[in-house]
Amino acid sequence: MTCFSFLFGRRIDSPQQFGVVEEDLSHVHNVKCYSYKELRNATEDFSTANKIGEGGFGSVYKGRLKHGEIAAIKVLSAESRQGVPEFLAEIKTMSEIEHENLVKLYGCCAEGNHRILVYNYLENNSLAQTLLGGGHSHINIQFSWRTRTRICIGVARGLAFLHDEVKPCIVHRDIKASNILLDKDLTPKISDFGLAKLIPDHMTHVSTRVAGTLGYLAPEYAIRGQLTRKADLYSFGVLLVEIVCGRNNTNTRLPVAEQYLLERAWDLYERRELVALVDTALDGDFDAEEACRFLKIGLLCTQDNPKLRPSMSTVVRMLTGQKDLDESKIMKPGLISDFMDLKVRAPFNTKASATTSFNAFSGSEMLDSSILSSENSSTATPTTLTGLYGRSI
Ligand SMILES: Nc1ncnc2c1ncn2[C@@H]1O[C@H](COP(=O)(O)OP(=O)(O)OP(=O)(O)O)[C@@H](O)[C@H]1O
Repeated sequence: MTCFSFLFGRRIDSPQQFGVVEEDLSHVHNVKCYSYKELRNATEDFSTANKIGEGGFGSVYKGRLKHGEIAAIKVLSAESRQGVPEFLAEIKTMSEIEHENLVKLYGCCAEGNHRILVYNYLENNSLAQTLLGGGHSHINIQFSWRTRTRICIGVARGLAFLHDEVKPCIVHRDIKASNILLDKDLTPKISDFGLAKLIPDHMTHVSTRVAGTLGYLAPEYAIRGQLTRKADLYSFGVLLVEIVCGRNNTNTRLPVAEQYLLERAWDLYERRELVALVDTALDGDFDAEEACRFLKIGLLCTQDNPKLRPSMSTVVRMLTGQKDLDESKIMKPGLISDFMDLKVRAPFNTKASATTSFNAFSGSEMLDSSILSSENSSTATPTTLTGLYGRSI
């Protein structure tokens, strides 16, 4: 009996479910199983003082493991949208891959009702809390232009690895600032593989229930549920523009014309004034040609037609200057709001204001199948979406 089947054997009541889980994890050898007691000790009984974050799936604690390693311990909440399938997916995906720009999974705990993932702890938090956090983080990092380019290229390399080197390729599905963590040297690490999907080589796309975060979701994926690597390209493009500009893709406190970063970028690109979008916190201390190139690559990645978006490996070569950017290929970014004038009557979560348009949610608003089910892609029309939003309120 493997370590996993033992642990899962205790938590899964139904023999049928147990069989599935046991079979699912019988091939996973590279991750360690922790007892609940060890993780409770590591986090001083999951004390508030050790809590370092909260996501859609549960709380994250900093803890010291038995042998002294510091870990980030992610406790999935019972009502978490990350159910057993996503939990297993994350373990299986993460146990088989290793890259400098991906967070390392140490192991997991699945005792009783507990579902816990244990990761390498990253000292400098996420891009959402530091660069885009508006000074709310206790960590004060100066993101120089050089640091930003390293972060963009690091994330691009991590994604290129998932897309082009791992077989079958992995689509992350939730690339966003809060899923980019920074280590002590500010090396970026992509985290949160709970939504990752494997796409076999022979398939052009998989139709899937939509999950991800508004503002970063590719239109074809959000609307038709069609998932290809190009959905990650779109999210990466949004993130790239955010890093250069030092602001969130959506900020409803700004004047209307400036609220949506991609719209603003396109507008300035057309007027040949892209440089005006670069973060003013840099005080002009940046390479203007390079910054505009990064923004144009962001626009290239967020085009409406997924086929026109480059591959992640090409993006790495463009970011590093090994490949020229063909400006004639840049078209207006695809925005979900252009597909429909989708109005939400009230927030389905706490932050969006009433009658907010679809792309007006802040970065942390997540979509999942309970809100937007597109499994049967041909029937997922805008009307369906509006209906579902209506119902979820
Ligand atoms: N390995 C880690 N090292 C250090 N901090 C971490 C680590 N993993 C997560 N965190 C912190 O915990 C926060 C919550 O992470 P989590 O992945 O649960 O949710 P999220 O990505 O912020 O949101 P969502 O679940 O809605 O996508 C992160 O933003 C980060 O601040």
